[in-house]
Amino acid sequence: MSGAASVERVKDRATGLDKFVLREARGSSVEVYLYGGQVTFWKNNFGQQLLFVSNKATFKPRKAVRGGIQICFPQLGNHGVLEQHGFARNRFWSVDESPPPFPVATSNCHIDLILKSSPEDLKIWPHSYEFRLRVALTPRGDLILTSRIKNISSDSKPFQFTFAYHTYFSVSDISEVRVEGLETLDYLDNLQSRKRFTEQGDAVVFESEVDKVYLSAPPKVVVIDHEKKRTFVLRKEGLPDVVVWNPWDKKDEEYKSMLCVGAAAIEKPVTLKPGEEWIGKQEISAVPSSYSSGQLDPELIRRMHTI
Ligand SMILES: O=P(O)(O)OC[C@H]1O[C@@H](O)[C@H](O)[C@@H](O)[C@@H]1O
Repeated sequence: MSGAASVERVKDRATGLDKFVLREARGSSVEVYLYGGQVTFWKNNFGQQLLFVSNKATFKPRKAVRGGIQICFPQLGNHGVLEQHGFARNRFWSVDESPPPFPVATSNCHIDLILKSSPEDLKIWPHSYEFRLRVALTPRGDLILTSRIKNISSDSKPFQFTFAYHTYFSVSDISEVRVEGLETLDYLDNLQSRKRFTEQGDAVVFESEVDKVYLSAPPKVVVIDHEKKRTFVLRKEGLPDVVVWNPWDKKDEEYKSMLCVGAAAIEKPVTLKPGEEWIGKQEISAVPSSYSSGQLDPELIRRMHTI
């Protein structure tokens, strides 16, 4: 561990659940629960929470925690035989004490978690897997989630899954936010029975409920929050699609200060043969921005090129 970075296991007083707190020397921090392998807090160097967690979020197993970054596996949405967004977000994960060598760069300040097929889950999803999740915080406060999923079946059967990092960003006001990087892409509209359309605007903006899956998106997508003068830069690897969801007035008013944008693999489910491993990575940065007349500020341009 470099400098004053630390990783601490604590029992959350309010929820009674075990979580890990990752802290970096310059002040940024992350909280990740064993329940769901779910990141609930991601704070910048000034202690500002960058993720949305609903005021009504219950931390009561087996309900999903509403907010943060949900791990949706082995199914996204309700298109399949499993519960909405799969079961991984409703299970207790364990600490992965001795993970195999890590194939991609992350950061020294990290925690490794693991979820394995339980006898109970094998009844609803009859596939043996190991799901390793590394949650890492970089010295400058970027949050990197890396998932490694391996088929460990002893038979010769492959399995398939869909996946998403269902990431609830905290925003000032959804109507002041735009998402860039998805323009001209095809998307599946969950509000229209998953029909396929092509994005027409020069950015995604929000004037009503949005629930879409953008297909084969570029490796970098940005969420620009004019009012907060903050831009989230999301980079992804191994995850072709991007989920964009805001319920507008279908849920509480508080959801107007939330935008869910997350890297995903949905249109083409991932297939793993026994012994095969899949890797999907999402890296997010929060940078100060001023965005007017199409001009990004120099700091953002610098960060976007160096990330
Ligand atoms: O309430 P949940 O199960 O966490 O899901 C939240 C939303 O997640 C989105 O990905 C779905 O497309 C929405 O339909 C759903 O409402």
